[in-house]
Amino acid sequence: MGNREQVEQRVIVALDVPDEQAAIALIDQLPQVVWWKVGLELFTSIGPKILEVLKSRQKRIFLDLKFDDIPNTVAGACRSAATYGVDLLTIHATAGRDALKAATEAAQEGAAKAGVQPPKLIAITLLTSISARQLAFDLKIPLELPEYALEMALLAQESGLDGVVCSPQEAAQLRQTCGNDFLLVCPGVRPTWADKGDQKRSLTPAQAIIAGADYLVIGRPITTATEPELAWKRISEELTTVT
Ligand SMILES: O=C(O)c1cc(=O)[nH]c(=O)n1[C@@H]1O[C@H](COP(=O)(O)O)[C@@H](O)[C@H]1O
Repeated sequence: MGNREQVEQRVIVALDVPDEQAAIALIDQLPQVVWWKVGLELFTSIGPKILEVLKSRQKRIFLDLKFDDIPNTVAGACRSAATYGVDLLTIHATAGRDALKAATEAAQEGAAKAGVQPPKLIAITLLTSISARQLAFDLKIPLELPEYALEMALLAQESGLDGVVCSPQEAAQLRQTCGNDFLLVCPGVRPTWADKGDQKRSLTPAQAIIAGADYLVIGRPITTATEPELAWKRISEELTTVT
């Protein structure tokens, strides 16, 4: 049986709420949560002040702004984001090799200039809300989905990134190919008792860890539960059986 505290450090809770009041209420309701993910909804709503709220409570921060633009623009965004002293930062692998390399260098520069630790820069391989059918018929990608996800992960690795965001369904293959030092952060995690919602490629928390995920990103199964504390407890208990 895994140590409860060690297990809890591998779950990142997505703080997908509309405003500061809702964010603080949730953070304070779940004091055991070590990692919070600030994404597009909350950051667009209240900006970097949420990062101060989290830092003042000694939380670790995944700033998930999913940059996807030309190299000069993503580099500028990563340079700025790195000054916040966050732990993880995202960019889409589809921004391409030049953008990924420029982003990696810029994140280092931004952090050094601000005198903070650089974030681990991780690339989105393929959103967990996309199915194999959508990849083929809507996005017109002529590769099998696992192969496409692997190609995006290899592109990120070759470009000097620290890891990727991937579906837990692809974690085992990526772990085997990219090695143990490459971070695998997996959203699309669903306990058997939770709704899948818009997630198309999910596994349970225990399955995701067994597949090789370093971190699990879990939002609504916890944050919209009638009792978020109970949902968190059930997930940590499930994980202690496999770690
Ligand atoms: O970058 C992410 O974190 C991310 C990538 C991805 O492919 N799929 C995905 O769901 N996410 C994020 O992970 C979280 C999942 O939330 P739930 O579906 O509520 O558990 C959301 O905040 C998404 O923005």
